Amino acid sequence: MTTAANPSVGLVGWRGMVGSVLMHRMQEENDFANINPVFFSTSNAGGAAPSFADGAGKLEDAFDIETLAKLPIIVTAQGGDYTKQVHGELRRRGWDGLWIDAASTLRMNDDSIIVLDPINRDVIDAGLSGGVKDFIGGNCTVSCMLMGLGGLFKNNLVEWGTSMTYQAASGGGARHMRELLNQFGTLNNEVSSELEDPASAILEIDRKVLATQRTGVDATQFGVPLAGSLIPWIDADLGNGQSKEEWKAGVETNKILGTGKGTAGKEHIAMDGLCVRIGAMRSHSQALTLKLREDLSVTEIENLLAKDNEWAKVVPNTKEASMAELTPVAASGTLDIPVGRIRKLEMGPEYISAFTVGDQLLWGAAEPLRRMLNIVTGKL
Ligand SMILES: NC(=O)C1=CN([C@@H]2O[C@H](COP(=O)(O)OP(=O)(O)OC[C@H]3O[C@@H](n4cnc5c(N)ncnc54)[C@H](OP(=O)(O)O)[C@@H]3O)[C@@H](O)[C@H]2O)C=CC1
Ligand SMILES: N[C@@H](CC(=O)OP(=O)(O)O)C(=O)O
Repeated sequence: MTTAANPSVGLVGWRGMVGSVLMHRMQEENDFANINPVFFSTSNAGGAAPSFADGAGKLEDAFDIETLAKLPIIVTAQGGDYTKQVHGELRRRGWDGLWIDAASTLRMNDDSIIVLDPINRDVIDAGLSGGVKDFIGGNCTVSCMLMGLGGLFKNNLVEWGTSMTYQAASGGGARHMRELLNQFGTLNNEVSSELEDPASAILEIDRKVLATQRTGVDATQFGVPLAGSLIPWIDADLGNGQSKEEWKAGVETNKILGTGKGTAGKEHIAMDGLCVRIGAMRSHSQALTLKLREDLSVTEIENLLAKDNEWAKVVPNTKEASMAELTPVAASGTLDIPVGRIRKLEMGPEYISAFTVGDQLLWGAAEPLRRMLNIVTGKL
């Protein structure tokens, strides 16, 4: 299904962190040539539209249901509270436009599709033909994992998997990234004179750093210090020992793949693990253990991963390549999803390890939305 040429598209949340990455990518790919953008604001209705959008009018009020309802497509990265407040009201009033959203609010609804088209274009196309109207970006960790390991998941080769994550500060939002950097700065200031003196005692430096972490750093956003530490819990406590972020790994992976439907080759894939926040800036990493359905050689696995999509980049399982290419510093700001550390585990020939990294603001948030818009406008 494609819409009329140059449809009007409402853009909400365009100046936030995810929205800014989306706008940047849309400019890079000349996507504005295919749409008539209408910019909305929750805080500055009547203000000027962004300067990169030539000819766009004033900012519209993002809570004005009448104005929103005139649009055939709305793309939002404004957040879950906004979605809760506006989406239901629009639908209640009979709006049947396409809603493309970064927030998790609608993801697991029966009548929504989680979009990650290099992995589930078939599901998206079937949804569009079948009248689905809500297309939601997936959880960043899940999307990045599937982009790296699509060659195994799409070929029904994974029986179960467990992922141990190393998630960046950006997953919490812009203020969390600032807080992390301020914490690093506070710790450094505390011991800067000792660091300048090569003869100073490292255990004394360590003692001062620890004392500052325990009492002297601002941890308003994260709740506890992250710099020089980690936080082994992300998102809500579901009350059964599992965090909501961990729950998403299982339910979203299966929803994206369309597995668990009881048809041959579409069996449910058990995915579970622990999600951990670390002091990286904007790329999420994860270490996976996968039980495959077949005893494939490492070369066969690497070939499947490399040819699945143009962004999965297989990194040879060597120390040099892993250190240079398989890190948040290497992946951030790029669409590449490096995937490496692939080897057979002691547990048996079907058990493998893998490690993958992805920019959680690109494939983890903005890029699937941008591409969904292009699918709808017929560009993709
Ligand atoms: N952060 C992440 O990793 C991910 C986030 N998401 C989803 O995207 C949503 C938005 O996240 P994120 O982009 O981090 O949120 P932000 O807080 O960066 O932006 C959200 C909105 O806050 C308003 N805002 C207020 N002050 C500022 C400011 N100084 N600079 C920019 N915007 C400001 C803007 O709305 P207005 O212009 O109307 O004032 C903006 O659209 C999340 O709630 C989540 O649902 C999804 C995947 C990953
Ligand atoms: N929960 C993710 C970020 C995020 O926004 O996830 P979701 O889109 O599933 O709410 C993180 O903290 O790293």
